[in-house]
Amino acid sequence: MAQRSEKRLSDAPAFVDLNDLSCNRVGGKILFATDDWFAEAENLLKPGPPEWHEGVFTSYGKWMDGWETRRKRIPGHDWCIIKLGIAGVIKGLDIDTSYFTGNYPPKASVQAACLEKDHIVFPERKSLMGSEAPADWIKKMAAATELWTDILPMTELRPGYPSTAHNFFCINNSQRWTHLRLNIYPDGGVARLRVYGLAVKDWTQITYKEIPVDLAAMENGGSAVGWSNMHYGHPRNLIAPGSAANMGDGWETARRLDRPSVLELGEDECLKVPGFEWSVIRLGTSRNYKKD
Ligand SMILES: NC(=O)NC(NC(N)=O)C(=O)[O-]
Repeated sequence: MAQRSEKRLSDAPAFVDLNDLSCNRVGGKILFATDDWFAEAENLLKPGPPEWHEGVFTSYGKWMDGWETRRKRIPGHDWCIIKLGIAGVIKGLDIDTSYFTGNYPPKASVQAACLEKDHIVFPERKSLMGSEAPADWIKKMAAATELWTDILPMTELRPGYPSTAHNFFCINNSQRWTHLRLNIYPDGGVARLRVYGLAVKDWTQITYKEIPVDLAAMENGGSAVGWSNMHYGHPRNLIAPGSAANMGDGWETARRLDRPSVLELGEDECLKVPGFEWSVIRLGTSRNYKKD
């Protein structure tokens, strides 16, 4: 969930402060992609902002930080299947086309499903630049996923210039989802897919063994709802699953500009420094779980 160089856009919708349910940091995975010619679909789920490396080419073409398929010469369009790292309700999407200017897909749509374990058998994922999925698997996977619910109907995208790269879409749907299908029409490149929402947990199913349970955890429905400052890192990083890889995965404020030029001790032997930083985390439930 590192955000170090990702500047907050002044016109970003409020939902960007929710949790990204598809990011690889929280366990999001690509299960299938029709084509990974120029760049593999896994890049869609990277936590950091997309990068541009001037003059860097692979054996297939320009190196790109995103998912980029080849110029299509067969019927159909490209799509990929994502397993959310955290199952939940989706409030908004960002289809970020950063740096894809002459090669962004003109249109995209997103479908969603709530799958039980082993509901669909996905082929083993190879994630290989310069590859495409075998035609028989594209057919099988298309049949298994084409009727998933449209949460974003086919919609125009804008190119990956700084002022147009973030394609934000508000999602008005209160269902819990586990999987998404991102369709791009007909082909092209997307830098990141951000899936903003909240985990939905069935608190009536908590077993005695699971207590104590972390009520603030992102995977249990926790979210960051307020903060004094998040210059280097968003406070939602505090409630992300697992351990932080480094300080970029944490909540970090800017140093206060109103701190004294020379620090002094007060009479109480405490340093005389103004103020403090704070963040507010909403818990996933207000229920009380105790081991008696
Ligand atoms: N310069 C390009 O980006 N060309 C092609 N894409 C890559 N990645 O090379 C393309 O047009 O699809």
